[in-house]
Amino acid sequence: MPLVAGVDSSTQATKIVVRDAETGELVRQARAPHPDGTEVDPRAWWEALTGAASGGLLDGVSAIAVAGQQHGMVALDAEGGVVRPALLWNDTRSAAAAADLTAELGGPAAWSEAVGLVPVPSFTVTKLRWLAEHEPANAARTEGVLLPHDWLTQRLTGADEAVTDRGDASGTGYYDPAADRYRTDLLTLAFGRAPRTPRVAAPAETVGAVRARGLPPIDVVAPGTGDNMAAALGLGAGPGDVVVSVGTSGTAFAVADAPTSDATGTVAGFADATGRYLPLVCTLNAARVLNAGAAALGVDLAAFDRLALAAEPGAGGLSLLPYLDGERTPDRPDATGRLDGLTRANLRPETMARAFVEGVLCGLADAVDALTGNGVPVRRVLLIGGGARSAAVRDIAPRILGRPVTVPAESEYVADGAARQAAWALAGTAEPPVWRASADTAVFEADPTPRVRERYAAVRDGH
Ligand SMILES: Nc1ncnc2c1ncn2[C@@H]1O[C@H](COP(=O)(O)OP(=O)(O)O)[C@@H](O)[C@H]1O
Ligand SMILES: O=C(CO)[C@@H](O)[C@H](O)COP(=O)(O)O
Repeated sequence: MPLVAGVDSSTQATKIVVRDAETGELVRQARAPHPDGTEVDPRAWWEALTGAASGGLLDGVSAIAVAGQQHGMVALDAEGGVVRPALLWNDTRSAAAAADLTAELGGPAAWSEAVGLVPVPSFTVTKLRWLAEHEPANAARTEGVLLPHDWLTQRLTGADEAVTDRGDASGTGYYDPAADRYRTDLLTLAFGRAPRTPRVAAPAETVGAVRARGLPPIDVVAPGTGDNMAAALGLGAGPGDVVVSVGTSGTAFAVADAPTSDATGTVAGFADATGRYLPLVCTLNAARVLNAGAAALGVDLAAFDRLALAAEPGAGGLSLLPYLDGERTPDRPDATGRLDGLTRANLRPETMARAFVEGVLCGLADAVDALTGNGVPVRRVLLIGGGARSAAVRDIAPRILGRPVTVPAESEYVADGAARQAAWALAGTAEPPVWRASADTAVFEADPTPRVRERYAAVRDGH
């Protein structure tokens, strides 16, 4: 029974699963938290990974892969040392750089045609421009640039050559997933010169072996990928499946056979981890809005759920625009949240909690609409991420999304996808191994509440 490990190094934590390579059965798992903040020293992710792996978690493992939060800028000097803390996907300081870069290439359509996305502060390319403009001494020392999962993979293997995969590379803004090549011209446009970029490995290539101090030797390291790409692989998402993830970010995405190019910038035309594509919409405000709502009401998440479920659909007329951390979709990096429609009658914990849940889900319903507007078919909506554990999110999601919502068995799907990629590399087969899906899937259905979305849209659009 060979074992494989999958690592999810996402925004708030590292999670590791160890699974049977042939059946996919979960053998053991562990997690360790990351520091808070939108810039983080990558060494904290390594400490979290090795911390979670301590106590023999990886003993007997034959293959491993790392999936990571997308887009983060890890700038490296000539010796491979970290130049400054990594700027994460949810850091909005490069908003002006994003606007400048968009204009310099000739507008949003020029970018979406070139690399399948339009610059917003999340994307690595805008962070490099920010670095060049605001920290010239650090920029001058920057010889290479990696994404979080690339950096962790290189630490695992200790190899001189850094590698990435097509999925994560497609979120940089200087990789064209349709042509499968770096756009060094865009890297130069952003940074004034082109720092070294990692080699793009094939989906199930063995890129090295683990020989890092403090970890057991593991003979096969797979290329890894971005966290959303890994979730798609972990779920085995197929045609017609739209995945909605309520994690630190809110995302809606689907696996597609052809690249997408949305000149509005709403849908990012990423690549997936298997050689296909992953059109994706991402919001900055998801599970942590629920955390903030619960904290403001002085209750834990379970009590917050009970409050939200005790209120009527529509929260007595309250609407939350959940832009607590600025927003990426729509592109409003400096936005703040808004609670609209307050009356003496609805100023109650129950309606407030419900408005928070409905507000987050309205942002995700807009994301699903953007996908369908770009030709993505929806036969099934799969709800995952930490927020999918919320009873209120599960109950209210079908009302706001206007469709039944499937909640797969609780699992760390990003880490699962990384583990499945590791098993694929280990097997050396043309396709990833087929793992048995858990039967614990639940389908949530309810009458849609379009009025809630109409009121949300009015607040979102300032009417
Ligand atoms: N029952 C729940 N209700 C609401 N939010 C939850 C619940 N359980 C976990 N979360 C939240 O989910 C988030 C973590 O989700 P996850 O998908 O693991 O995020 P990430 O991958 O970005 O680190 C945290 O903000 C956590 O508080
Ligand atoms: O920026 C994106 C997608 O484009 C985010 O989805 C990040 O990849 C972070 O993911 P989580 O930590 O929320 O899983």
